[in-house]
Amino acid sequence: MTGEGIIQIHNVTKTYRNGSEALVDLNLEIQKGDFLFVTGPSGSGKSTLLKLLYGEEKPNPGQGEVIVDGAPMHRLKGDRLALLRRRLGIVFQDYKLLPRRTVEENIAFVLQAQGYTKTEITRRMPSALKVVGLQHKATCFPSQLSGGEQQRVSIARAIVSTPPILLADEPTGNLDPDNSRQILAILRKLNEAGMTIVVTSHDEAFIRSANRPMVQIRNGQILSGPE
Ligand SMILES: Nc1ncnc2c1ncn2[C@@H]1O[C@H](COP(=O)(O)OP(=O)(O)OP(=O)(O)O)[C@@H](O)[C@H]1O
Repeated sequence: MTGEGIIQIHNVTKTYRNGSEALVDLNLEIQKGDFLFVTGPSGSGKSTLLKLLYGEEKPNPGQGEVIVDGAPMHRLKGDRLALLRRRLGIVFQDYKLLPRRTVEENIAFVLQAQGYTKTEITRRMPSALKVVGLQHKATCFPSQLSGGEQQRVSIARAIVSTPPILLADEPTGNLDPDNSRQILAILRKLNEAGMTIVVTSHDEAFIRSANRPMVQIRNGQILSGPE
């Protein structure tokens, strides 16, 4: 450990209230510009790991530190947490799009919430749509899109504010191999442009085909990697 990673997880143990030990004394450091896969079977702790990175969950009191882009996520709450989250793009397996908003409204919504001006939102929209190849779907509603397209909208929404870090929790979990490859190609492009990317997936064959560093988690501990 050099202690200089853009993401640092130090000796983190996370036990849920019902007694589930999701992570046990886990250490992981991710450098700026890395593209890392986190894999492991269902229940191994992948989602919990990402939740700690975006502050949705905290380690047990006194049991570990989570530093993201210099901020102590294990301690941040309220407005300070909300501010730091703006520096993270987050993508979920189930897309989490607003059904009554169009593609561009879904993407604009995040920027509006962050206080961007209309002019700035209009300026950013075309490149966000272009990265995911959906310029022609800007005025469609989510129900008019395929699963793969919906996931691409959720990626556009995550990166429209150009965050330095993108976290994706099972982004291809609901997609067929073709769509999964498209998502992977987009993530690669974002990584080549300098974004640090962390992706969870239980699909080891898919990860191996991606040929990227990966860590394996079992029972809340790192079994191997990054390798
Ligand atoms: N909110 C919660 N309350 C109680 N236990 C939880 C909670 N979330 C997760 N767990 C438990 O913590 C452990 C790790 O869960 P986690 O969701 O992090 O695993 P995962 O590897 O992401 O699994 P999957 O691939 O199925 O999403 C599991 O035993 C799970 O049952």
